[in-house]
Amino acid sequence: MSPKRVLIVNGSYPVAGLDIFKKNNVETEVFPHMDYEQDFMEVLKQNLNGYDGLIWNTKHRLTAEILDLAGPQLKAISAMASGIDNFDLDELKKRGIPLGNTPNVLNNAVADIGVGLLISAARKFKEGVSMIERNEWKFGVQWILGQDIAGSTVGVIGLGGIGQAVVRRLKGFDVSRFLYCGRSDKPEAKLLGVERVPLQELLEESDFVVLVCPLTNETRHLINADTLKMMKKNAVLVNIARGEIIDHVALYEALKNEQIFAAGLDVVSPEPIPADHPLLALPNCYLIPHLGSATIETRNKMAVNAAKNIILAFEGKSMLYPTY
Ligand SMILES: O=C(O)C(=O)CO
Repeated sequence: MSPKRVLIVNGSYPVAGLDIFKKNNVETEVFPHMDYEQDFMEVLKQNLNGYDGLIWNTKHRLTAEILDLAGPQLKAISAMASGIDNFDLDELKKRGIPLGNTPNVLNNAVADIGVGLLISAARKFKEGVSMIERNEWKFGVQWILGQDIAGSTVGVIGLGGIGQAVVRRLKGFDVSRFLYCGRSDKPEAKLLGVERVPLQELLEESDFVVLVCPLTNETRHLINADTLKMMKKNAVLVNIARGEIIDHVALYEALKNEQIFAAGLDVVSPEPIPADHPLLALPNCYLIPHLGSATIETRNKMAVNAAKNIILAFEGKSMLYPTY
């Protein structure tokens, strides 16, 4: 029997993941283009056909068209991410093609970035760095004053694995109250001391609002002009989930008018964000380029688990992390 073949979409893949395929006698091809290139999808569509498995590590949507182009022999797909908002799940279910993802192993790395952004935005790192760069270091007792984490209320929207890891970290910062909202009651909340409240209450009472929920039809633009109005004037908004959860036009207005204190964003819409985007010009918007899971160790683990998802499906078994 000829070996199964897997196309790995988007530029490169950690050796740790490639080794798993090799050990299991699966041939791999790494599609050499990066998904921010203009003609990425066009070229990909011409090179998709004939593979038994796909690692879809790109923000571009995997649609029925892609599945048609890939061909009927396609037996398994894995994301190399926790979020699967870029997949047409209904279409995959209809065709019986299993989709895996790589949750859990990235919880700590993403939560670290969340806490980093929370501190950076609350303590005005961007403004401070820019003052140094402009030779305007003019210390005074009222200069570059931020917000305290100690004694604050932190609201987490989405208390999944990453949300829980954020709370665990912030427990060391003497936060006075943790709130969460989400689709369901989380049994872990009690142990962590996090109270479930409706969204409006969370927004009205939190000094820090951390977005850690998946992007769905319900959460798209969850943070908009109306919900931003519910937030406190001193509130810091952190997004480590998906850019589309925030209406960025409304966020720009809220930050510019100091309706909220600051935002720390690891994710935006679109990605990559154009360098002349108005949000980048705001001193109270601290933005980094989707670095959530970007550590060597975490990416290795994600690559290994995505490879295991595919191999298990080839063996007719349930994936390590099936999404449906
Ligand atoms: O895994 C994901 O979905 C991420 O975006 C990690 O940052």
